[in-house]
Amino acid sequence: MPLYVVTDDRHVGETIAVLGKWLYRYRSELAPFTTAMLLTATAVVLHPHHSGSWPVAIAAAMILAALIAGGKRWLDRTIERVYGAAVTAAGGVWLAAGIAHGPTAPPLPGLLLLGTLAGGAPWWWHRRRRARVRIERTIQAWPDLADTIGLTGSRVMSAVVDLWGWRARLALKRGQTVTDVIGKLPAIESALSVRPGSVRVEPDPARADHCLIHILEKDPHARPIPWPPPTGETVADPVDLGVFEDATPVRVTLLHRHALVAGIAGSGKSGILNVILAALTACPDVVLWGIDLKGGMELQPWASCLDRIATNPREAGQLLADAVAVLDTRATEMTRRGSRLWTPSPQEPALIIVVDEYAELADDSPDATNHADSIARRGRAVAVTLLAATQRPTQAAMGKGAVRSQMDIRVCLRVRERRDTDLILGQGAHSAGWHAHTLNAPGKFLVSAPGHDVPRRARAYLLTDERVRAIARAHHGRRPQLDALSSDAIDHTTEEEEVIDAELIDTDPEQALWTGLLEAPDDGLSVSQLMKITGMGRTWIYSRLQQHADANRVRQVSRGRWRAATRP
Ligand SMILES: Nc1ncnc2c1ncn2[C@@H]1O[C@H](COP(=O)(O)OP(=O)(O)OP(=O)(O)O)[C@@H](O)[C@H]1O
Repeated sequence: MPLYVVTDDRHVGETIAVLGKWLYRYRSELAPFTTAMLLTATAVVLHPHHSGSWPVAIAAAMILAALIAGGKRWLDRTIERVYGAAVTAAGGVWLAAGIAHGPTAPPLPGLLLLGTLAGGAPWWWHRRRRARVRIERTIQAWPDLADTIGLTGSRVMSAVVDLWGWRARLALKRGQTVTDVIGKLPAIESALSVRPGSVRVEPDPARADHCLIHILEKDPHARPIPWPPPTGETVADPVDLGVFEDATPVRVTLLHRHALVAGIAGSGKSGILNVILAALTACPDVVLWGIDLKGGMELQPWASCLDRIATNPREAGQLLADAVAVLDTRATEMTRRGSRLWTPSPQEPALIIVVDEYAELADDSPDATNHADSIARRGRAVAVTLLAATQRPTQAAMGKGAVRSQMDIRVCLRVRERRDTDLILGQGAHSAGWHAHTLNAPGKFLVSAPGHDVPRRARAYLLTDERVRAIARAHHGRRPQLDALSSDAIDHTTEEEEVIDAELIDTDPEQALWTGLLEAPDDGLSVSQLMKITGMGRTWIYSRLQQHADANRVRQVSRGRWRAATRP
């Protein structure tokens, strides 16, 4: 606020009042000069008649400095306590000299000026002080700002400075709700003169006429967040996806739940799938199947940890049909056992089907979407669930509708249009403050899931490609197999597999595998065929193929088809 001193003011009182207000407004910035003036005034008063009292000034200053240095209750940061103690001690020494020799005796005036500037610099620079001052001014100005914004009658009840900016509790006028505040977000940002997209509003769970606003002066998610190794040991443990802006972790439990990850191209869907797969592949009680209609590009790094992978519409249809068969068998078994929920264990693992680009599945394989619908509706209790990622979660793309509405966990990355938020998170999400179109970097997301029902921004952990490969290598030997009941429910027999030469079957699986690879046709053998020849599971086959491939003994002729590198 500029200071106007009107020189032809006939009422001197008015000028003094304006000056007084200005001094009061800038009292924090002027504090170093105020302190210097107080020291000078004290020296002026005491020097003429009490010049021998200087030791008292030194002693008082040292006691005060010691109290500040040890006063963790008032000043929590060491650097602040050191500054307070140093300034107090230096001021005390100057005051003692001023009392003894007079404040104008050289070099005291020069020292005072230098000390004020040197001691003032950290004070003027201090971020928390500046933020506190800004908040005080905002609180004072709030009634006017509220009028401008259209929230007349609201008031700031309390405010605190935090690491990233400041947060305040707002009391609303009767009849106003948090939705009114969310609707005014751009106006609030303009009124507070802050960066667009830097104000967050959250409802107060205890009061409909209160809300919390958070002003982020710095973006806590400006940099990618490295992935911390997961702590979960079973699929029942929550998976950490990333961190919220207040640094708390985003945790979701996938067991008995379907999950949808949606956002535009490049928003970070594969990144989130990687974080989830890195956690799930470490759990010995979940079998993972994958559908990747981008030719296996996205799920390829995890292939050795996936019990099964489908890369074309036909395989995808078969995979989902088999998952429905598993689901039905488990449902019957649970009725027999009299239980309501399939509790996964390494012997009876959960089955999670990861679908990358669900919309492609709906386009290319309408039959497959019928099976997906069935899994979405009935799969939870028997622990056969979907984890689907998509760019386009439209009604048409999400099949008959059951899939999207059955998704209990919805991770919404950046979307292009506001209405896409409603498509992903449900009708009315945008007006309730879920503003996914404002997410401004890959990996930033909003999550709606049990326990996460307010719009809080988060950023996913970032896993590099190298890290993904290392995790897949570390986990692939520990992957479980489906239980006998579930695998019996799957009809493995396909036309392709029937043409296998019976002579290839050998009693030693290692030998059988090698013979099969040596005698494989030019277009190689599929993993399912190798499973049939050896009688071993998919994980075993992948681990042996990996060993052979590392030693350059085998080569992948096309996606999922192998033969020996050199023929006899
Ligand atoms: N959590 C994250 N933190 C920082 N950067 C990220 C994060 N997630 C993704 N990215 C960056 O964004 C880029 C695109 O991410 P990703 O491939 O996951 O997007 P996508 O939504 O799967 O895209 P598409 O739909 O084209 O496959 C990546 O190259 C990566 O560098």
